[in-house]
Amino acid sequence: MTEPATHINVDPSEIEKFSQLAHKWWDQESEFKPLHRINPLRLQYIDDYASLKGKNVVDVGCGGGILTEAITQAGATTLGVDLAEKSLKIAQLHAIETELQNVSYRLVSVEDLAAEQPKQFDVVVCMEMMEHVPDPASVIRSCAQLAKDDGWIFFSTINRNPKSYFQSILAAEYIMGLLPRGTHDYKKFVTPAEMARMCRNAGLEIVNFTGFTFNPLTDVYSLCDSIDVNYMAACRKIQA
Ligand SMILES: C[S@@+](CC[C@H](N)C(=O)[O-])C[C@H]1O[C@@H](n2cnc3c(N)ncnc32)[C@H](O)[C@@H]1O
Repeated sequence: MTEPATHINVDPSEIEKFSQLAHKWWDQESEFKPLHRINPLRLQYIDDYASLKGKNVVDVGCGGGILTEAITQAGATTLGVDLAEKSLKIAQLHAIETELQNVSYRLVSVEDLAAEQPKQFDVVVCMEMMEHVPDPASVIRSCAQLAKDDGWIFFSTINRNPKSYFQSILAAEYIMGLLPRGTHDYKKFVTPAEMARMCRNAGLEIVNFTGFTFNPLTDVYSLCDSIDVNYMAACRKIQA
């Protein structure tokens, strides 16, 4: 599993945070419950644009493989990459338990993978990861490099404004306890305008923004037009 890392775009405290929780990745009632709950929504979103069956996909910042497995079950061949070794071990074990073929995992940064395998993937997904790294523009550039010229690239993150501070940090971490305190750093949230600029600079155009909404009364997540808080972007390469 161990590969030499030549990159610097990583915050070791973030990796440690996720490593501490690694044994809980597949516990649907754990700190990862929100990711399990939004998983069918984001899978459908990706599949609607990119038709996953038969595609070669990389899942950047894959964690324990919640989305990686779902993408593979939809018919893709999927590589999950992360820098938290414990999470990758859990992902590999879970794939063995579920007897899932066509999925593999590697401890490698997105920057190093992009240098090694440019334009190799039909679909690149990078969900809930860029708000945990020092340089999200580098992640976006690398994801763009990994995609084939006609490929699809998907990102998700959290907007930065008073509403997102209230919902994602105060409510989720302190009032409702959906996430451990300290999961998110408000300063690292990414506005849609910032994402659009970083995508343009990486040669990507954003085809669609879609938001997530959570109703605490019904405990139901759904997709919505508002991108005030959690949102996804579907991108393509800008053709010369
Ligand atoms: C909130 S989790 C999201 C996991 C998965 N993408 C999902 O949405 O289900 C964030 C993930 O990003 C990973 N991560 C943080 N910094 C990273 C980096 N510099 N390179 C790769 N992965 C990183 C963490 O280890 C963790 O697995």
